[in-house]
Amino acid sequence: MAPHGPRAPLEFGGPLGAAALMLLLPATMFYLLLVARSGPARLLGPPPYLPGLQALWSPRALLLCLAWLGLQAALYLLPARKVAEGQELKDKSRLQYPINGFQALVLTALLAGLGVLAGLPLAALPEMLLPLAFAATLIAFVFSLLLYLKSQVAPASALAPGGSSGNPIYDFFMGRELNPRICFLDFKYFCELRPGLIGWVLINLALLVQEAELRGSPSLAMWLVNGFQLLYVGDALWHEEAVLTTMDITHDGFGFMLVFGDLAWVPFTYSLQAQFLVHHPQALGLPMASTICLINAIGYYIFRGANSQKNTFRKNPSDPRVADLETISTATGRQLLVSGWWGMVRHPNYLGDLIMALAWSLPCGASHLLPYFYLLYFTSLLVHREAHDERQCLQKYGLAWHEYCRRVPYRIVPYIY
Ligand SMILES: NC(=O)C1=CN([C@@H]2O[C@H](COP(=O)(O)OP(=O)(O)OC[C@H]3O[C@@H](n4cnc5c(N)ncnc54)[C@H](OP(=O)(O)O)[C@@H]3O)[C@@H](O)[C@H]2O)C=CC1
Ligand SMILES: CC(C)CCC[C@@H](C)[C@H]1CC=C2C3=C(CC[C@@]21C)[C@@]1(C)CC[C@H](O)C[C@@H]1CC3
Repeated sequence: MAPHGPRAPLEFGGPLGAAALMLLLPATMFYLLLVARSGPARLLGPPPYLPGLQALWSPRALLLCLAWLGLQAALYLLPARKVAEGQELKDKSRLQYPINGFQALVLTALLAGLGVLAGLPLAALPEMLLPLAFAATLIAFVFSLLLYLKSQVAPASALAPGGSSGNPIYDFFMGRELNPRICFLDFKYFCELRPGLIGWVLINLALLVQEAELRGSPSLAMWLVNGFQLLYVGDALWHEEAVLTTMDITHDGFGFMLVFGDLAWVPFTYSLQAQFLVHHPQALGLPMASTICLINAIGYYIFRGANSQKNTFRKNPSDPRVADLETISTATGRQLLVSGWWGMVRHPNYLGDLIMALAWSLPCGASHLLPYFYLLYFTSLLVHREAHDERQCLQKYGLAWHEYCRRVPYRIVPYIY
């Protein structure tokens, strides 16, 4: 995630930082998987044990991961209700993307349902999380290497601004090519929304079924975590087109960071709360559950309201839903919203997302820090993302961005940050 320009400073401390993160990110994921099922479930402390290769490597897990990717790719290639155009590229062309992510979610749910009816042991999936995560990590390394090799023959106009430093380790990590694809299959767009996000809800569901088998029925806490996260994933796929304007798609290369993030980090660490609940049951009363639902609803209301307001405005500023909002003109011809959600803080969508992250952890109680890992990680991700976006917007909009910052002084949390 680096700003434009040939002399853009390297992110994450350059090649050394990138190399360290390539080890640290998978290590953190395995650590969390081990700790979630251990008795003390301590977020900070030594891992309960170090798994040997036989606990990590399983050809069956590798086959399952490849079959999952194949299934999601097949669903991606099915006829779509709409084909959307991406942002204009350097060579003035626009790529086409199928809008059928929600359809893929529904079809996957139907297939999973049929599988369970036919005797597929869904509750056995959580017992395979470690080898599955290992297989997903291997796939991420190999896939990133293939993407790196492919980028060597890509034209300069197809490269991302931040991933062509010339240092192979850094470029492998950040990704050189902006939109690597084979025909209609756009790898970055596909990976960002399908296998990881849908895999996350499938793992959650498997953990719910496992809990039901262990204790007779799923706990209220497990229902809440599953429901909230399904809503989040369903929302992302329903509003799939909006992802085409995110900086990951329009600006960042597709390298190890995003490949690993999409294929391994999201399904195996975002499901941490459900993993924790299977091994650390929590009693949750109705008043507390209702309060948590309210917090999630507030978070979702802000998140969806802010994202939809900006997307509607960017598509058509004269749309009656946004036409009355106050704006600032910029030298690029684009305008910035300074009222409505975007007049409250400069990243209201992040605020809503963080409130939801809190609601996903609260059902796990206050006895452990582990289920709050997502909230901590996500806060640092969004603070980093926000700073990155500010730099880009300052470059894009110059004085108008200064004016926006003067009018809307807080970044994410009103009166605090
Ligand atoms: N769960 C997860 O792991 C993650 C979730 N997310 C979520 O994904 C969503 C998308 O996030 P992200 O892509 O980071 O960023 P945003 O959707 O916030 O997009 C930022 C862009 O919005 C435009 N913009 C900024 N201010 C204004 C304004 N006042 N008026 C109009 N346009 C404005 C600018 O682009 P321009 O002017 O060029 O249109 C800016 O570059 C968020 O809801 C975020 O919370 C993101 C990352 C990870
Ligand atoms: C491995 C690293 C620590 C960081 C990896 C980051 C990725 C996991 C995230 C980068 C941007 C993302 C977005 C989403 C999921 C997480 C990643 C891939 C969404 C699809 C989540 C749902 C939202 O509605 C849209 C998000 C867009 C960005």
